[in-house]
Amino acid sequence: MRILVTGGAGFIGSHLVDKLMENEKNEVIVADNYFTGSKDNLRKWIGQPRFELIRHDVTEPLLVEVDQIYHLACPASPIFYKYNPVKTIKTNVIGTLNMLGLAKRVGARILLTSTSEVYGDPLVHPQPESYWGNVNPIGVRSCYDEGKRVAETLMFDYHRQHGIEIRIARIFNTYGPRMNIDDGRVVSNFIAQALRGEPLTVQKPGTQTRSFCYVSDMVDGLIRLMDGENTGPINIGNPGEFTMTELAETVKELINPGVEINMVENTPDDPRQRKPDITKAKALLGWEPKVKLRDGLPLMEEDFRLRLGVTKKK
Ligand SMILES: NC(=O)c1ccc[n+]([C@@H]2O[C@H](COP(=O)([O-])OP(=O)(O)OC[C@H]3O[C@@H](n4cnc5c(N)ncnc54)[C@H](O)[C@@H]3O)[C@@H](O)[C@H]2O)c1
Ligand SMILES: O=C(O)[C@H]1O[C@H](OP(=O)(O)OP(=O)(O)OC[C@H]2O[C@@H](n3ccc(=O)[nH]c3=O)[C@H](O)[C@@H]2O)[C@H](O)[C@@H](O)[C@@H]1O
Repeated sequence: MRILVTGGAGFIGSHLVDKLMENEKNEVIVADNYFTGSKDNLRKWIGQPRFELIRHDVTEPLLVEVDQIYHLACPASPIFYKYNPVKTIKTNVIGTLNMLGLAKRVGARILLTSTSEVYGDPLVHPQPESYWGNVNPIGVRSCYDEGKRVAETLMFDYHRQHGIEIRIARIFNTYGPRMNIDDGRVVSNFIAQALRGEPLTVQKPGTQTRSFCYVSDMVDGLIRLMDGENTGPINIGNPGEFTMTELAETVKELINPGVEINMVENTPDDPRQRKPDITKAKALLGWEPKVKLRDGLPLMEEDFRLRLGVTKKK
C-alpha cells in the first residue's frame, strides 16, 4: 500500500506515520510545508527506503501515485490558524480540492481530518454527528471551522459526483508527545508552564469544557476509519470531559504542586462546552479510547521535560 500523509510532519501526522511505517508492506510519502510541523518529528524515518518526505504546500497541486491519502495539512492551534486566516481558509478549501483532485486522478481513498469545531459553540451536548452545529460564519475562528465545514462539503460532493471513496473524521482535542512547546493549545501550555514554574493561564471563565484524547488512541481511530467501510463523518475523541480549571488543577497536582493558577482574558467565540458522542465510532469502527487523561499527561510530561531540559526532582 502506498500512502500519502499531508501534514505528516505535524503532531498527529507524525504519530500516524510512525504507526503506518510499522507495517512493512506500507510505503509512506509525507507532504508538508513545515508551517507548524518539523522534520525533527520524522527524523527516524528519513533515509528509510519505504519513506519519502516532500516539502509541499497543499494549496498547490501535487501528483503522486498512491492508494490512500490521509489529508491532515492545516494549522490546528487557534494561535496559528488565526495568524494568517486567509492562508488557513485557502489550505482548507484549495488544499482539500487539490487532494480530492489527486484522489480522483489516481483512484485513491481519501480521509479528511475534520474537527469538533464544525459544531461551533454547541447547543447540543454531547455532540452527535447528526448535529449541524452553531458556528459564527464571520468570526475570527471561521477561517478554521467554516474552512473545515467547506472541506467536508467538498468531500461529499466529490463522493456523490465522482464516486471518490471518502472518510471524514471529526477529531476532538488531542494531546501527547511532540506537540510544539509553544503551540498555544491548552494542554501543551499548562505542561510547559508547570515545568517552567510559571503560572498556569486559565482563560476566563474557566468553566468551559473540553474532552482530551491521547494521540495513540486518535491514530488507532483514524486507521480504523480509513480501512473500514464507513464514509463518516465519525467523531473520534475521548468523552472524558473537564473544565479548564479542573485541567489546570490536575496538571498542578501531577506536575508541579507549587505553581500558581492565574485567570486571564479569553479570545472571541471560544466554545463553552465540548464532548464527543462516540456511539458511532464504537458501533462502526469497534473503537473507543483507552488512555485516561491522568495516564496520558505523565507521558507528555516526560517528552516536554526532555525537550525543555527540566529534570524531575527526586
Ligand atoms: N490536535 C487536535 O486536537 C485536532 C483536533 C481537531 C482536528 N485536528 C486536525 O488534525 C490535523 C492535524 O493537527 P495537528 O494537531 O497535528 O496540528 P499540527 O499543526 O501539528 O500539524 C499540521 C501540519 O500541517 C502542516 N501544514 C499546514 N498548512 C499546510 C499547507 N498549506 N501545506 C502543507 N502542509 C501544511 C503543518 O506544517 C503541520 O506539519 C489538522 O487537520 C487539524 O485540523 C486536530
Ligand atoms: O478539537 C478540536 O476540534 C479543536 O480543538 C482545538 O481548539 P480549542 O479547543 O479552542 O483548543 P485550545 O486552544 O487548546 O483551547 C481549549 C480551551 O482551553 C482554554 N485555554 C487555552 C490556552 C490556555 O493557555 N489557557 C486556556 O484556558 C481556551 O480558552 C479553551 O477554552 C484545536 O486547537 C483545534 O485544532 C481543533 O480542531
